[in-house]
Amino acid sequence: MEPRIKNPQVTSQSQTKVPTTQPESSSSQNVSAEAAHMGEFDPTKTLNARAGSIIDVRNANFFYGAKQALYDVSLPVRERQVTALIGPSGCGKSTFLRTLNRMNDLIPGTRIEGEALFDGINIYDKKTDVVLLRQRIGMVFQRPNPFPKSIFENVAYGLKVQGRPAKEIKERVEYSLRGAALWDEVKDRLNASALGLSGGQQQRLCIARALAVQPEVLLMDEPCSALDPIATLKIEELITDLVKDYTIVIVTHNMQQASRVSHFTGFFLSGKLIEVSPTVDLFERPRRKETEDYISGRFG
Ligand SMILES: Nc1ncnc2c1ncn2[C@@H]1O[C@H](COP(=O)(O)OP(=O)(O)OP(=O)(O)O)[C@@H](O)[C@H]1O
Repeated sequence: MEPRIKNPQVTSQSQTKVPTTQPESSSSQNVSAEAAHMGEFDPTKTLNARAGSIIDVRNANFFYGAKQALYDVSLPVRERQVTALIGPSGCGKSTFLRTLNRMNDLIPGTRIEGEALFDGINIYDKKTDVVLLRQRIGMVFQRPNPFPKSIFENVAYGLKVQGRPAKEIKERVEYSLRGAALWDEVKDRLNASALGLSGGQQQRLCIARALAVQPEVLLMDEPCSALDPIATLKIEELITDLVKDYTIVIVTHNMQQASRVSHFTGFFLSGKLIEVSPTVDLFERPRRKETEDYISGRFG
């Protein structure tokens, strides 16, 4: 599948009720004001409550050594929808996200039980090819982490590792940079160092790098937490555009962000998935008291 090559579109004003009782940081207030000004994406318009699951996690338990961090988590990741993971610090959001492409394998002494089905394979199975898995399920981290190389080389990196021909690499670098809404800003300086880009541009470069190897799923671990409000808005717009072609799972501390960009939201507490629902339902009609307490700012 080719990454989309147009610029991100924004649609009409959101009707999603954004939680207001949780104290907002001034930066997220700025984002809301900016988003309202630009015409906010409305995930309720593209919610597909019947979308099939591209990944189906069943009864996952995860351990750091003797410490259990996830308890019996079952969660479907719906295809071409944005699933947000929210919850207080330390509740296991990032741990869960990293189980989806086995990034936790890189941490010594970790162990996982249960199953996560992805295209007929169990992600957790020891025999699963993790290199291939991570190509198909790409990841973007909290802090932009470009390589100390040129903009072009950053995006081309995975393709070179795959031994793709030079012509294909050149084309795919452009597609990926367009897909990440960065092309127009960098097309005249592809050989300049990626480290010279702004934080927001670096994060979009990291998204382009992930897109270059044609993943089906993108995992984003608080991708805006190091960015200013305007750069955050650009990433949010980008997410709403990318989801037309990719499945996205995003960890966020920011409930307003979950409301703005996601179709489904999972609420974690103390390593347990308390509730997963269409985002609008989770915020307006939470099924569990713990969820209601959290979204109304009673804890966390
Ligand atoms: N490398 C690690 N080794 C041991 N314990 C860890 C490690 N990483 C996370 N944990 C523990 O696992 C639990 C879940 O952490 P995790 O980072 O997944 O939570 P989180 O919800 O993403 O938190 P935050 O919102 O603060 O990023 C916490 O108790 C944390 O201390």
